[in-house]
Amino acid sequence: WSNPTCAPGRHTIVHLFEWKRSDIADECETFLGPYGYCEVQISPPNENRIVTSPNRPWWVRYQPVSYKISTRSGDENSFRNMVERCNKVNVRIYVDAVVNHMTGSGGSGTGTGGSHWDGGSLSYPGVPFSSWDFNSFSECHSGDGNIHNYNDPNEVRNCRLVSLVDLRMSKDYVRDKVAGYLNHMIDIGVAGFRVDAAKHMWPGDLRAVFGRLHTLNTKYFPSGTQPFIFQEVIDMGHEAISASEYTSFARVTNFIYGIKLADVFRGNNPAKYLRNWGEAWGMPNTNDVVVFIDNHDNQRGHGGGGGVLTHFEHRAYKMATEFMLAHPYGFTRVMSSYDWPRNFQNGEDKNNWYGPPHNSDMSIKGRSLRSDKSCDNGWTCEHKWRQIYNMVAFRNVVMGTTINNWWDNGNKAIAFSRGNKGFIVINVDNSDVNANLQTGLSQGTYCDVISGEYVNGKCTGTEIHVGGDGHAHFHISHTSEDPVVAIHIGAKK
Ligand SMILES: O=C(/C=C/c1ccc(O)c(O)c1)N[C@@H](Cc1ccc(O)cc1)C(=O)NCCCOc1c(-c2ccc(O)c(O)c2)oc2cc(O)cc(O)c2c1=O
Ligand SMILES: [Ca+2]
Repeated sequence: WSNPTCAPGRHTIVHLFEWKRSDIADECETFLGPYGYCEVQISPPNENRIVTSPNRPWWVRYQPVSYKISTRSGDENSFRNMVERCNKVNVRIYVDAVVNHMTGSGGSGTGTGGSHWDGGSLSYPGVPFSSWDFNSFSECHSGDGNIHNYNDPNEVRNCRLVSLVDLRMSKDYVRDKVAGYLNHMIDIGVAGFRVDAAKHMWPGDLRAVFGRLHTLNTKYFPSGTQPFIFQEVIDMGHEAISASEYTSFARVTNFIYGIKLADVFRGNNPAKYLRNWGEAWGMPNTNDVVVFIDNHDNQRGHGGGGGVLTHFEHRAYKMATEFMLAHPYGFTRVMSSYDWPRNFQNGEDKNNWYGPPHNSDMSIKGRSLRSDKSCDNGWTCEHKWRQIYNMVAFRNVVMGTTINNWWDNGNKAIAFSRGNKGFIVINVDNSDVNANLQTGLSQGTYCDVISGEYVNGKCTGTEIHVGGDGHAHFHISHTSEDPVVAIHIGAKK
């Protein structure tokens, strides 16, 4: 389950966080297909709890009420339509699967699909799950049933994460219900899953569930294709549970990645140290990880250690994303967010619960599009920033090559080529780069895909002239909004 199920020549995930299914289908056809994205990670499609205080927070999508496909993003019909239209333009769908728990233990009510639930009596008739389908004091010995000690692997798996009622995944019935939910979506045409809160489930239980999964729908995939699975394991290296417990049968999210790159691209740790970026930095094998600069949780300053770069720090964010997409390590994921009015009170953003842009009836606003194709209505759409989508194409062009011709200025300016197919120079320093560098590319005129792009045989941004000896001259001002130059053989005059 570790192999991405991308269509040929595509190598990057975009997380369209909280997007409506109808918008995703349209985005596949008008942007993601044409611009070479591999697939879309979508917000949990299953019925979730409704919380109105605070008003429809984003994290309520991570409190399942049932496995019916019915949320504010759309119902089963719009889900089916999205999967079909995206697959038709070679863009896959990965589902965010929340299967460690149901809702919080206090309270009761009706979910987004109309199912009743009661956390106190552990009653979820929409599945159905009843009290014997949940871990209790026979499995959890923490006293109050919640996780307190993250250094006790039993407690982390068998007790309640922030009071969310914990499914008894050791039980056949529960495994069948979870596998049934995932298989329903595989049969519709879904290509894989992000397993939420995987750290809170035993690897053996997860493996047992994955073993029950169908192969992918032959309407879109070669027969016998296994779903791609990556597991959310927030492992910063200090807890008892490590990502390596999960990588023998599927991929994991790499949370160290974004923290380390934030340090480099804020200028704290000199970029020259990125020369051995990858496993040498204490990270899992490149084939075992999904990598990203930020995610839906840590862009709000908590969960995976906060402190990561986000679209709010756009200059450093673009540089880190450009580096991520140019470097061979890991399977890359680009975050696509919505804006919210951050309100920091002694270090904490009091508005970090904000849900997606919404209308007065609390329905989610469409992303709509401005004349320049950028998103409106409060959607950030980082995946449509020229510097980012052009580097998604760069990654597609250079895939399969290694790093060559590494250069650095002894401090915070670096450059490297990818085989004879691409070359990038990044200036994080507080002085200009003015250098003649070996690009590893054949002679010719290349378009810098950061300052512009290659359109109708012309460069709309800077042109780079590579000589017969592979050298080219680069002048990169340290005060530029985008102090990066990237060229590749797919954007050559
Ligand atoms: O901030 C949040 C939600 C965060 C969150 C949601 C989904 C994720 O995939 C995620 O990584 C984090 N939730 C808010 C509000 C909240 C929600 C439910 C609840 O019962 C209590 C409070 C919050 O303040 N949460 C406490 C800190 C974040 O603690 C959470 C973690 C989490 C954080 C760090 C870790 O190292 C770790 O192993 C787990 O994972 C979740 C997974 C979920 O599926 C649902 C959750 O509520 C949570 C979750 O609360
Ligand atoms: Ca658990």
